[in-house]
Amino acid sequence: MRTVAVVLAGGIGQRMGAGRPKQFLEVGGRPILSLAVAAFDAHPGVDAVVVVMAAGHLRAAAALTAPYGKVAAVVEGGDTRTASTVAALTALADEPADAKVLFHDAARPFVDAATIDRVLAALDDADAVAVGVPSADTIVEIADGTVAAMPARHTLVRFQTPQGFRLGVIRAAYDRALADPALHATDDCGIVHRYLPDVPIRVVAGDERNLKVTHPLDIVIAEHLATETETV
Ligand SMILES: Nc1ccn([C@@H]2O[C@H](COP(=O)(O)OP(=O)(O)OP(=O)(O)O)[C@@H](O)[C@H]2O)c(=O)n1
Ligand SMILES: C[C@](O)(CO)[C@H](O)COP(=O)(O)O
Repeated sequence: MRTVAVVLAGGIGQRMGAGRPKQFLEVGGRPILSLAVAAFDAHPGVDAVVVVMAAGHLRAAAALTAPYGKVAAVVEGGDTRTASTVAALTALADEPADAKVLFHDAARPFVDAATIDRVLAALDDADAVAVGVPSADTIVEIADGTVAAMPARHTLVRFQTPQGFRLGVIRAAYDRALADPALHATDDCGIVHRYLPDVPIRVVAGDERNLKVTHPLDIVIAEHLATETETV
C-alpha cells in the first residue's frame, strides 16, 4: 500500500509579514520547511513526499528539500490552500485510488512520528482522518459582534494537520468541490465534510507542540519548542 505525504508550502505568510514566505524562516537554526519535510521523510510509513510551493520560490524549495530522499516532486501551488491541494492531487494523478495521502501544513514544523502513526493507523479502516486537540478556550460563534451560538466546549476540538485520506476519496470530494462556484474551505477535511457528507471523518489525537506558525509571536514559541525538542 502506497503512502504519500504532501507538504503544503504554497502560502506567502501575509500574517507573519516577514517579507518572504514564513516556511523559509529558521527555528532552532533550520528552515521551517525543512523541519516539516524531514518529519515525513524520516517516517518509515511514508513512501514519497510531494512539496507544493508558492510561485517564484520553487528553485529555493527544491534546493532546501534536496537532502530528503523521499521528495519526489516540488510543484507550484495556487492562490489558496485549496488550490494548492488541487495542484498536489494533479501531481498524484498516477497514484492508485487506495493510496494513503497525508496533507500537512509546511507551517507546522513540529509534527511528530506518533501523530503521523495515529493518522496512518486510522486510515486502515477510515477514508478520512483529522487530527484534533481540545480547546482550552471557550469558543463561540459570532454575528455582527454578538454571540450567535455557544457550542459546549467538550464537543469541540481544534484541527491540526496532517489530515489523511484514501486518495480516491479526496479526489472525489475535490471533483465535486471544483464544480461549486461558492467553494471556500480552510482545510481538506472541510472539503470531504461538505461535498461527501456520508464519509465519516475519524478524529485522532493531535499534539499541542504541532503548532501552526502563523503570527510573529508563533516564531518565539517555535524557537522555544525547537530548543526543547533538541534536548529531549
Ligand atoms: N495558497 C496557499 C496558501 C497556504 N498554503 C499552505 O497552507 C498552510 C497553512 O496556511 P497558512 O498558515 O495560512 O499560511 P500562509 O497562507 O502562508 O499564511 P497567511 O494566510 O498569513 O498568508 C501553510 O503551510 C501554507 O504554506 C498553500 O499551500 N497554498
Ligand atoms: C488546516 C488547518 O491547519 C487546520 O487547523 C488550518 O485550517 C489552516 O488554516 P490557514 O488559514 O490556511 O492557516
